[in-house]
Amino acid sequence: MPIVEINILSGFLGSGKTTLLQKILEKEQRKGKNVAVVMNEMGQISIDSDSVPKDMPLKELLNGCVCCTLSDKLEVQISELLSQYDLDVIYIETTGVAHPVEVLDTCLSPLLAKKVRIHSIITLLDAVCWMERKKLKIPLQKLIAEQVKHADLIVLNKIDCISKKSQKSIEEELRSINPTGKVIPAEFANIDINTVISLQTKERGEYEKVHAIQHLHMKTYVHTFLHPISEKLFEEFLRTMPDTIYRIKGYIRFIGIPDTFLFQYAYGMPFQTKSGLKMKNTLVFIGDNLDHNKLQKTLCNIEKNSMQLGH
Ligand SMILES: Nc1nc2c(ncn2[C@@H]2O[C@H](COP(=O)(O)OP(=O)(O)OP(=O)(O)O)[C@@H](O)[C@H]2O)c(=O)[nH]1
Repeated sequence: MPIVEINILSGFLGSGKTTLLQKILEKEQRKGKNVAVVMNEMGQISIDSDSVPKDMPLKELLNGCVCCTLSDKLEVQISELLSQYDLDVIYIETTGVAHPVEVLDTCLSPLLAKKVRIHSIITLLDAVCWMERKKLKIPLQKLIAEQVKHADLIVLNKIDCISKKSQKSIEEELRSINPTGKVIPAEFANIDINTVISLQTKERGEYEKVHAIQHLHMKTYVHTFLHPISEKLFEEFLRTMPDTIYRIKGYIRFIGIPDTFLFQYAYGMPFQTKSGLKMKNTLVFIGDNLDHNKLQKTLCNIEKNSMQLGH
């Protein structure tokens, strides 16, 4: 059986992994490669799976992080992909709080080791998050540094949000943490995809198998609105978001607007785009110490007040 390449997409919550994955998948399909994707998401529902072409084999690992609880399942899913499809390459998009080496460990399990080759670990780094990382809890700061340290390629993303001067100094910092990794600055993960495909496979020794950080145990909360809500009340709500909510994503509908929007929020920055899909009005929140009851109450109130406000 031919050896199947595995690429691991790592990077903290909202750093641009799915944005890059979409571009890579397009390119790989154009080249006629047989590609499969494994997506690991923190929430009980998957928002990002729509980014994968419908005809591409996709496995989802929901409601947990590979490095904490889902390692065995990842192994099984890769095995299934290998036995069910004739593949050239598998892309694994990890959750933002996964340690890339722990994902690598799983892929190098005795069951898989002879069938796959780890081609690359690609880490997406949100430039703003990096500059403001001291605001995060210490384990998260360490995790982001680990994601940088173990990467073959670091995509320094979101450089549209920082100055040229900051970009230069971040690039220097990254090189000091990971002297052998390639650093590419990018906006919306726009990089030459050939850089990814042509990365040289590193020999990965036992010494890299470390359990470097304590598990982070991020919490998630999933909320479904039954009706469209007021855009104004929703914007007001976003302005009250605590620093400990790192990521929100999902689908949302507003009163008076027929479209469904794909909604994204990372580090205080909301972003929404029209989605052609008719999805449930569901949002996934990811953060530290999420107060489920408070969030639920606030969001239910927004829905109730939206109906009274009517816009
Ligand atoms: N301003 C700006 N926004 C970006 C850039 N790249 C991605 N984004 C936006 O950042 C948000 C998160 O991007 P994703 O690609 O979903 O990030 P992710 O790492 O897959 O997110 P998780 O899977 O939740 O960890 C989206 O709203 C993107 O459109 C960039 O270079 N600049």
